[in-house]
Amino acid sequence: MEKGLVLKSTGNRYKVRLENGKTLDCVARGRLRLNEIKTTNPLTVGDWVDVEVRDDGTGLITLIHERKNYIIRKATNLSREAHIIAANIDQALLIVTITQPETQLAFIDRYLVTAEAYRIPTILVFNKVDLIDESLKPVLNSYISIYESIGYKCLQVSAKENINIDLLKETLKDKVSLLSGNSGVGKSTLINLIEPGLNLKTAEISAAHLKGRHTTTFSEIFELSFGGYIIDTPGIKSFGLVDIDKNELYHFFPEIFKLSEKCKYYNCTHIHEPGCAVIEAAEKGEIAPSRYLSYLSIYDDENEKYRPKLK
Ligand SMILES: Nc1nc2c(ncn2[C@@H]2O[C@H](COP(=O)(O)OP(=O)(O)OP(=O)(O)O)[C@@H](O)[C@H]2O)c(=O)[nH]1
Ligand SMILES: [Zn+2]
Repeated sequence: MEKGLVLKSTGNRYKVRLENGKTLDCVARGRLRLNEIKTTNPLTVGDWVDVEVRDDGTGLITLIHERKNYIIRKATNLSREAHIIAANIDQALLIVTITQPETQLAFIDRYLVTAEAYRIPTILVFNKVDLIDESLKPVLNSYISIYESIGYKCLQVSAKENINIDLLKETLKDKVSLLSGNSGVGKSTLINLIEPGLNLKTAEISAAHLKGRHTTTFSEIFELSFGGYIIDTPGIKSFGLVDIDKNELYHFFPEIFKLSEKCKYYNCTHIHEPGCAVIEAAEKGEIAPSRYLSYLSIYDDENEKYRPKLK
C-alpha cells in the first residue's frame, strides 16, 4: 500500500503521484466515498489516497484521506449534488491589477469571502506594478492598506519587468495553490514566467470542450519544478459557488467578525441594530467603507448571492 496525490481526474480514471515520485494510472475501488457531502465525483485533484500497485503497473485506489478543504460547484443547476473541483488547497493567489484592467474592490471582497468560507488562505498579488505611475500610486497603496490591515498578505509584482517574481516563486514553493483573477490581469504571463513550458489550459481541455464534454472532469494539478503545485481547472474562474448562510456572512469578513463580539445583540446582522460595534466602526472609518459596502451588498444580493463571477 502506498500513499499518493491525485494529479488528474478524467471520469473514473486518475493519475496519481506516489510519494516515491512515480506516477501511475489508477481506478478507484467501488463505493469509495468520504461521507461529508453528496458529490457526483468521489475523488478529485489534490486528494491524498492509498493505492494498491498492481502487477501491470496500474493502481487501485482503496482509500481517500480526509480533506482539509475542498472547492465545489453544483453538478447541474437543478441538482442538489455537488461536483468537487479540487481538494487540500494550501492557498489561493488572487492576481489583481490597479489598471489594465482595474480590479474592483467588490470583486476582491467577494472572492475573499468565498475563500474564507472554504478555509483557503488567500494572498493578493498585485501584478503590473510597472504601470503604476505617480497618479496611480495612491490607489495601489490604498488597496494594499485595506487588505494588509485585515491580515491579507499582499505582493507587488510585474511579469513584464520581472519585479518580485522570485518572491512569488517562494510563495508558491511546496504549496498547492489556486491562481485566480479577472481576465487580463496576467495569470498566464506570470505562470509562463515562473515555469516556462507549463502550459495551463491544456489542449486536452479544449479538445474535450469542443466535443461538448464536461470540462469539469478534467481538473488537473501541475507540478512546479522548484516544488509545489498549481491547480488548473475551469472551476478556478467560477470559483465561488458556495452557499453561505446570510447570518454567517460576517464570519468571512475577518475585521467584522472580530468586532462582532462587542455588538449588543448576539444575533446582530451588523446592518441596522442599535449598539452594533461594526456599524460604529464603519461610521468612524475604522473599517474600510468599501469593505462594509461589500458586506451589505453581498448580504442583500439575493439572486447573485455569494457567487462571485470570476472571469
Ligand atoms: N504592463 C504589463 N503588462 C502585463 C504584465 N503581465 C501581463 N501583462 C499583459 O497583460 C495582458 C494579459 O495577460 P494574460 O497573461 O493573458 O492574462 P490572463 O490573466 O491569463 O488572462 P485570461 O487568460 O483572459 O484569464 C497581456 O498582454 C500581457 O502581456 C505586467 O506585469 N505588466
Ligand atoms: Zn453588529
